[in-house]
Amino acid sequence: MRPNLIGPYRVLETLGSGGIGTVYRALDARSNEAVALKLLSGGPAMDSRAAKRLVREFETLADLSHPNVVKVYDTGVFQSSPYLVMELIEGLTLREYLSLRGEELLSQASSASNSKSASGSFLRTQAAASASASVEGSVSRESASSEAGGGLFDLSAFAEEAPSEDMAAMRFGSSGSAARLPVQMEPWLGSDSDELDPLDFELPYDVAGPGAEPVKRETAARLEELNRPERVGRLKDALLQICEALAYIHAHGLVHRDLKPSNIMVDEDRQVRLMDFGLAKFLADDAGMTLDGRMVGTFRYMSPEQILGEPLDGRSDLYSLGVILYELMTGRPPFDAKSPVDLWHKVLETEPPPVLAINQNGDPQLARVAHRLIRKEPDDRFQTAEEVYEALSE
Ligand SMILES: Nc1ncnc2c1ncn2[C@@H]1O[C@H](COP(=O)(O)OP(=O)(O)OP(=O)(O)O)[C@@H](O)[C@H]1O
Repeated sequence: MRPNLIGPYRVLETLGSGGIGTVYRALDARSNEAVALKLLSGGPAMDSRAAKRLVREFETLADLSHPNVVKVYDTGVFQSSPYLVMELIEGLTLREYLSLRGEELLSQASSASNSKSASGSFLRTQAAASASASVEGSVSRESASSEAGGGLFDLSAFAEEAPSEDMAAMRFGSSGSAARLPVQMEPWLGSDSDELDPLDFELPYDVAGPGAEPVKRETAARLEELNRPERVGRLKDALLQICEALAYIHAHGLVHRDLKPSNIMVDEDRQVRLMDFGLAKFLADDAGMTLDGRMVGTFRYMSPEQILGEPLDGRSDLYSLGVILYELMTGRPPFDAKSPVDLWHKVLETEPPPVLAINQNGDPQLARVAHRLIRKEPDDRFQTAEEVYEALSE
């Protein structure tokens, strides 16, 4: 049940739940400021000493300040569960943001203009559901699970691009993926709520070469959508901002450890915010490698060294960034697997199909960056987020 009051914060609504807790929209009763409050839960009951220790560790996050890193304002303990109070981001996850297109925004704007709320904004949940369902080919769990009447988010802020001419041809029809139900997450996959729908990929396999993963064919319409210049432009811009955020947290001795599309939000000013950095380490240190029986972090984006439980540095986050980029360029993860063991084997032993073998017209520069990021040996990757930034700016 949703609590009404957590410390001095009045809980207004649930923004969503992830692997390690629930995020609420809340109001700071002292300042009347809206905040996002993440209450950790789902793990083994924590004694209050352990919760307080965790909260002290979280406090170090409050010292960080960067335009691309979500600001942590406060920490506390509620009924033996630690919580974090953060800047409330009125925005979309990276995947939702890339899915938006000018035409959709304009139609949203006209259909919503009559039913606009008093504040003149559209519901974020509407935007998220529309974006996820109509373009990226899956209904994300977070948009599906968001409560109706969720946060306010002004879509018109993204509506500056001209609509694409041949929208009708590129839309997925009722037999397409938009009509499909969301895929239930397997617990071992972690908690990324931007899970792709494997049913999207139906055509036969090709084999790229010995030892390589088979290449599945994509529909022309889907590839065209992934390569839409406006989308690729947004992707590059967002990647540059993510690099800035990573350079900052790495310079502060932190490793994100759970970088994934749902931990990257984009606000109305197209400003990217990285969330949940460092939490995985604090949880791993305090609760062992598991919380609620799961490994902390999302398997799909984990670097080989993270899977092996080796010491990590910023290059592990760069690997995760590479997986994200690969997915956003091809519409699928580099390694398809049916079990954690299968996934780990593939991450450690096999090479993913080349991005350009799946998406022939993909941006070659981005494809090069993706492949260098997902090299198995950290020494073979870009060594710093700054290097990635430079490669993207060439
Ligand atoms: N600071 C914030 N402002 C606005 N929305 C937020 C904020 N932090 C999280 N959210 C939203 O709350 C939801 C749940 O977030 P949460 O971080 O718990 O889930 P997750 O990222 O899917 O999983 P995990 O806990 O494994 O990181 C997501 O939809 C996210 O977009």
